[in-house]
Amino acid sequence: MKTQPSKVVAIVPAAGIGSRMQADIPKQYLPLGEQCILAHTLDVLLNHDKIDQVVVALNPEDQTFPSLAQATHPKLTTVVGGKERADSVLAGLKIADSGSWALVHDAARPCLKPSDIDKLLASRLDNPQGAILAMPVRDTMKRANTQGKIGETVCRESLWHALTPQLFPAELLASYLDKALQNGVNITDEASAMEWGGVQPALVIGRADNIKVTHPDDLALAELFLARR
Ligand SMILES: Nc1ccn([C@@H]2O[C@H](COP(=O)(O)OP(=O)(O)OP(=O)(O)O)[C@@H](O)[C@H]2O)c(=O)n1
Ligand SMILES: C[C@](O)(CO)[C@H](O)COP(=O)(O)O
Repeated sequence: MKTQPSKVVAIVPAAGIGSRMQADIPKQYLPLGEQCILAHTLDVLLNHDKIDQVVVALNPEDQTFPSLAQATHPKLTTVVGGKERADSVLAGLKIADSGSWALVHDAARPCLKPSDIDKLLASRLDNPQGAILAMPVRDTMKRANTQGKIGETVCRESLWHALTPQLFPAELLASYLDKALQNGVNITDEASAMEWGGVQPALVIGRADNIKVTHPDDLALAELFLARR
């Protein structure tokens, strides 16, 4: 009987360039109140008592990270990220103890609340193969046609927005992620690699304010949500 992973290692993909943000610096270093987006994200993870280690995947060109106060935190390690988000996550997984849980969280989601981390970690008991924070879709969903008009209305009955953190046994996730990437599978979140491996991760309802800062107008929203800590 395989023993359950014990340690929790947070893996933070932070090697992106934030092209959709149209800023002159990578979006994870854009200011949000008193500190940058990445600093806020790291604070939530580093200060959580059930997270044993934080591994940050950085862009090889990144010369900003060492200036962050969080850079010297004893729980924190860095790795060099990869071409895509999934490659960066895999780089982080490679240094995580195989007997640990990998809690993968986007650097670009600074509004994560500790209570959502608690909820996700609590799901381990009933879901030994992992779970993700997610939010049921609230709006009517449309699929556009090639003319940019409404092609069809998509049934929203069981549609969810996948959020992060996403929590999986590190060894299993590393194995499926590595194989999926080698097979050219389009992996945009950790759950899609696990699903490719035949796993059906659980869905844990997460907060709507756990937004991913992607476009310029997300910044004001993130500031508002951070102020509501
Ligand atoms: N090669 C990459 C690409 C993305 N990320 C990280 O994955 C997270 C989610 O990705 P996204 O929001 O798409 O960030 P970017 O790729 O930077 O944005 P864009 O797609 O607009 O360039 C971000 O924290 C980003 O830094 C990463 O670690 N390595
Ligand atoms: C992982 C994720 O945040 C789940 O919604 C999302 O897939 C990241 O997508 P991105 O295009 O890499 O930002």
